Amino acid sequence: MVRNIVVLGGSSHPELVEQICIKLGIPPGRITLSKFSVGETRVEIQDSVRGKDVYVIQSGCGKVNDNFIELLITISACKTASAKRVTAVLPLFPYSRQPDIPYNKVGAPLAKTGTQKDSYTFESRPGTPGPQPDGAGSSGPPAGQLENKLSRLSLDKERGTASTAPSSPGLSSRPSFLRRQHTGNEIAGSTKRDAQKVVYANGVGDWNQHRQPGYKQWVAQAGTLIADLLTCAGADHIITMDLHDPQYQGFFDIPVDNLYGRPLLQRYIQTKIPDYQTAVIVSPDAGGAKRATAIADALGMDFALIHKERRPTKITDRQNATMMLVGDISGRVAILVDDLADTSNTITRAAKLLKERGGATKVYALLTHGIFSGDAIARINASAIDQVVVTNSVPQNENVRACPKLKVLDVSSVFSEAIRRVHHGESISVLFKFD
Ligand SMILES: O=P(O)(O)OC[C@H]1O[C@@H](O)[C@H](O)[C@@H]1O
Repeated sequence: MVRNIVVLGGSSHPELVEQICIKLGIPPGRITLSKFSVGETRVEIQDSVRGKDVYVIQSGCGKVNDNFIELLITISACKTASAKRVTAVLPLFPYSRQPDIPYNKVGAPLAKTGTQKDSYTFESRPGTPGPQPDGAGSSGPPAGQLENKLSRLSLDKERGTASTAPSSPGLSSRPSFLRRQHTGNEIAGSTKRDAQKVVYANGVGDWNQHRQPGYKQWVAQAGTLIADLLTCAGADHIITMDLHDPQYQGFFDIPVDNLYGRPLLQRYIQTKIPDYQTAVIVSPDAGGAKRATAIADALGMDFALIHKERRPTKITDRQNATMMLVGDISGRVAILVDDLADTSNTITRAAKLLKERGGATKVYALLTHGIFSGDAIARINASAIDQVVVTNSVPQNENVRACPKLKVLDVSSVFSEAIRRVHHGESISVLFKFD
């Protein structure tokens, strides 16, 4: 049993909090998480945290923004209640795919609406549906409605037809030649400029025709903002796992322990994939090559890479960019390795290529974070992938029920051991040794 420690769980992943606490031999701290009718978050900590070492566990999944605010409020509540130290434990770190350089479309699954859930086939190349009003990652008015209203208001005003409604400062302060006309496909809050037309003073044009190269004034710099919010709330330390971009740690001026899911994935390969030495580790894109080669090298396995033939500049390009296989996997088992699957577009397209063009006999996909937003599970079920292996850095119970191909590895031991070691001031480098 670990003493003088309090572990508090947010709303995102109660099962993981429970498992971590069982391994630490302590009950979870008592906390009431609720919402005011307007939607604001209310947090009440019922156990004393005065002088205690507090760990707040919240994964970047589900209603990501709500959960993040809940985490900030909980951290702040602990600090004002005189906690000695507060560590934010984020098994999946939210926003880590939005680096601090102005975000340029690649890397985030921008949502679309109107796709049919069950209409996928092996051949299909489906788009990504919008989040559901009651589902994960969504709340508020239906996608696009608010922006459409604001946009109409702005256009009415420009035409001199706006009446009593107050104007939006955000829209009216923009130069009129940059005001947007929405096509009805947009999702509020996304950066889907490619699909948008821009209303210019003299008519409607394409954004890409007129924008200056490298000029992305509408794109938030989310990287440092998220780091600053955590430290401003009072976090003294961060524990997370497999950051999409390990350099993200540089946005913090507090310690960040970026644990690895790799030992779990490696052990799965060694123990569950028959004759694994004859299989080939495959990275589904160049960005993940380092992660995948590290596993291939450690296990003495061959490596192949899927290369996107041209660098996509639009979201449609990203989903349709020609994929090219570099390496020989003919007649062999292929093991795709990536940090995460969100829409699962990447892994399902890669699996199709590996079987159809590469001649792979079987395709596994091993990922640390199985986010599986929208219709990702339906897509996997209809795909050429034989087995998907993820950790429970985000909840997987529902996904397991819906996807017979899905296997889940438990990360609670890794996080409980990290918490125990940080609490006792011990080195956690042992958790990074796995060769
Ligand atoms: O294709 P989906 O599953 O939406 O996105 C996952 C991919 O997007 C990248 O950021 C990840 O590293 C992964 O390669």
